[in-house]
Amino acid sequence: MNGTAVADKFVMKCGGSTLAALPDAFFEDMAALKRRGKLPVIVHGGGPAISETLTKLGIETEFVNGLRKTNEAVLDVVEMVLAGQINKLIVRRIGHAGAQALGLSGLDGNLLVSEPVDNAHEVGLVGRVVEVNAALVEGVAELGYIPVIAPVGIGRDGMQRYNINADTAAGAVASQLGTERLVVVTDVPGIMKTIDGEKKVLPSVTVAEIEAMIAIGEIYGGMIPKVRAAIDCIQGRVREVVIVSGTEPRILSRVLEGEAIGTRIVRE
Ligand SMILES: Nc1ncnc2c1ncn2[C@@H]1O[C@H](COP(=O)(O)OP(=O)(O)O)[C@@H](O)[C@H]1O
Ligand SMILES: CC(=O)N[C@@H](CCC(=O)OP(=O)(O)O)C(=O)O
Repeated sequence: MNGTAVADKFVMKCGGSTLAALPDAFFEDMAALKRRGKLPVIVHGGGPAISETLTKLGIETEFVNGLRKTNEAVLDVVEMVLAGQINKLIVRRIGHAGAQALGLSGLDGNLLVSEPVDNAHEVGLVGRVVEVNAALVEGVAELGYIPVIAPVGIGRDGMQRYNINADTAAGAVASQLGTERLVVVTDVPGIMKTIDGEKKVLPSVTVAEIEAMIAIGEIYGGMIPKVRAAIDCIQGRVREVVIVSGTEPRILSRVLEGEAIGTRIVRE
């Protein structure tokens, strides 16, 4: 046990798009934050690694609006890659940076209780989170460990697994823990929009602007579950969702210090 007092928590979603590019300094910044009493609860993705392994195994993969079509064979790979390979890599990288982490998947301790998404007829065994075992996350945090969560959900029957998009899972964890902030770390510096022929990062966006950008295809693919999760979260206790690039120096500290970086999605 590390004996750390309960820290000021925030949820951080770390996308598979950026994991390999994250420098040691990113995790050192995280460890420094934790020493200063700010504790990240991490939910991670790993979409590209899942796709790579599926391809190696000759299993076809397809996305519908940013969600992977999932059957039991795909779930075996999702669980192996997310809860095994990626989760443990993040735990090691945090340990190497001088903090301690504890890896969990959504199945462990009924952490992410899930139900099929509304369009399950299109995407198969993809879930939405209906309950988060917040007490388990709090307990891990109280012991002084950074919780690192792989987004595999468990049905109410305690048996059926669901593939949960990592942005959706992070939004649910932030909402149900009641954290003020969700930081989404990805491979782009924020939500981009073409203005006068030039691609620019939007410093902030409203729900109405997001809907308009989706409608005209300016927000597409993997950005869709991010903004949808953000919209869901800010209806509740989460005050803001910030989308940032993981390769910016000291990005987590800068976001927590309130620097205007990336894109903020806030209540209107
Ligand atoms: N308006 C937009 N601004 C920035 N990126 C966008 C936008 N619309 C779609 N994207 C895409 O979303 C991607 C990030 O989502 P994704 O690849 O799923 O990342 P992650 O693994 O971090 O969740 C970007 O690399 C970009 O291709
Ligand atoms: C349902 C669904 O699409 N699940 C995702 C889970 C991983 C994920 O979301 O990873 P990123 O954050 O890197 O995109 C998948 O199978 O790829």
